[in-house]
Amino acid sequence: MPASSLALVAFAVLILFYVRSWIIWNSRTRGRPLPPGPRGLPFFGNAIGLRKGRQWLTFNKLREKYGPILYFQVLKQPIVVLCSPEAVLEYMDRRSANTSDRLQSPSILLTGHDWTFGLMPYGPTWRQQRRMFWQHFHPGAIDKYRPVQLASMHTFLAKVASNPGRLDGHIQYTFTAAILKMAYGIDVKDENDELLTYIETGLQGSRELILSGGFLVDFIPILRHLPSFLPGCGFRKKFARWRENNRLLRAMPFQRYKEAVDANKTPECILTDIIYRGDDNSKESHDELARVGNNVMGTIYTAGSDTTASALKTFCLAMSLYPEVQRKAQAQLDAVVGHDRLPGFEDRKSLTYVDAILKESLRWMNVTPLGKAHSTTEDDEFGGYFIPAGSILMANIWACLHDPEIYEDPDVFKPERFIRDGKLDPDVRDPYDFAFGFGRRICPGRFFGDAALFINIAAMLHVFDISPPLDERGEEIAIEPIMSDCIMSRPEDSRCSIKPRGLWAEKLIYSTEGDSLA
Ligand code: HEM
Repeated sequence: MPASSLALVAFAVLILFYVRSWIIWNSRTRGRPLPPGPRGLPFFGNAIGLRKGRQWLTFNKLREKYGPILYFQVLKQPIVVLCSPEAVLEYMDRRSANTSDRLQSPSILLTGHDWTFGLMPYGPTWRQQRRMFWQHFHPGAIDKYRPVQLASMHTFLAKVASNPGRLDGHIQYTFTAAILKMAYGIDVKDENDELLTYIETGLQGSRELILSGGFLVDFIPILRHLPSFLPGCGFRKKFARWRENNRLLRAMPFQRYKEAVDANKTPECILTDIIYRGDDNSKESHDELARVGNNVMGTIYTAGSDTTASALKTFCLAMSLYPEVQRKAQAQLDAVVGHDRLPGFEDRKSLTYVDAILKESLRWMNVTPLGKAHSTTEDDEFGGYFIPAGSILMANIWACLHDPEIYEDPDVFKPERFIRDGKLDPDVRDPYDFAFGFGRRICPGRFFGDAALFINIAAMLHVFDISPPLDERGEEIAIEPIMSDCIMSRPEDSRCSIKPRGLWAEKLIYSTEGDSLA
């Protein structure tokens, strides 16, 4: 066939292809427009503009121009960003039957992160593991962890008092040690216990994966089949390392648990409940429950550790910047708890101001400014716009928690906004409506996380004075409260000075060390 005829055939095929796509697209949209948003480049879409820093601020600005439902496209991937409390709650909470999926990116699969239900697509496996998790973390179940949480808090106070400069490390250590005790019945020996290293190394890969916001291979999946020496394929070595560390994060605690079981010292813990307290006592059933249960336990670190740590750092930063808030909370603690004991969970109902500080910490610099992305299962309509199936859905949680219509002076740390007549004001929108996500994917660890934060915040306020950090000349270093530019955010700089409030406080801190986890 002559070249001109070949070109003609190719052109005709292209036209046919285009017409077919157009017909399919029209039958899907039925004339409904996509939501508005900035125009992208041909083929690449919004790939370049979307990678600009602190996207929650950019989206909030774009909302002024385009409204609360924004649309972007990166290559062929549609992305919808919801920017108002009404839009977020209406679509992601009330219509969660279609908005609870999560996109399985190639990077999640290649790094072996598909075992955790936090990243799984909506479906039966996710449902099974989430139900298993919930049985042990619903509001009626978490009180049994109070002794571990109190012991963990005591250890934390002693570690902070001995070495206040290592606050981040202390937070991480105490949280991980508490989870190992609850989940596997393991008592870690001390900070040098190799289990802590395996978990921390495993978490580092997960962190980088989550914080990266996506790799080139997520948008060009064919790269996964090319050798790692080619440009754009260097990710493969890194992925292999993360995959192995991720496996050890679950395998090593399980191995220690198994050693205890084999030595007829089966510990009282969540994993034992999962494996041995069911009706089916066959070996196959135990093996399968151990596999699934171990994945669920691993999810506690990956989903719960950095989130709780970030909220606690925000609290410390706020206290160093707002001394009058701290003094007010300490006055309440002195009146309710006194100087002879540490605060307990039973004090919470009388510690309204401490509770308000916790709410304000989760609002002021919220941990996940854009939540954790969901995706739609089927084509849908929202706000008069067409939302394609498989769209990535992002909630601008930061914008909801900084909406000046709801929270006056949103950038100021002001716990008083939640209080009326000495009680928590039910008319003020609770930051918990946003901070823990939405619909069927809402954080199932929120009651446990809330209890952990409450007890540590109350105890820190009770025994410590938290103030700005000092330089080598003893002068205060001015810290600007800035959120780090990540999907999982934390204060960029949360350095502070932490000192016991007096001899009575020191006595409390160290006299309780005997109850500690390590
Ligand atoms: C300050 C503490 C915490 C914050 C701010 C927080 C926030 C969140 C958010 C925003 C999500 C995503 C929800 C969504 O997709 O809409 C989430 C999911 C999740 N969180 Fe938390 N979280 C915290 C603590 C915890 C703790 C302590 C645990 C474990 C005990 C935990 C376990 C999980 C799990 C398993 C998921 C995945 C749920 C799913 O995909 O079905 N979180 N969390």
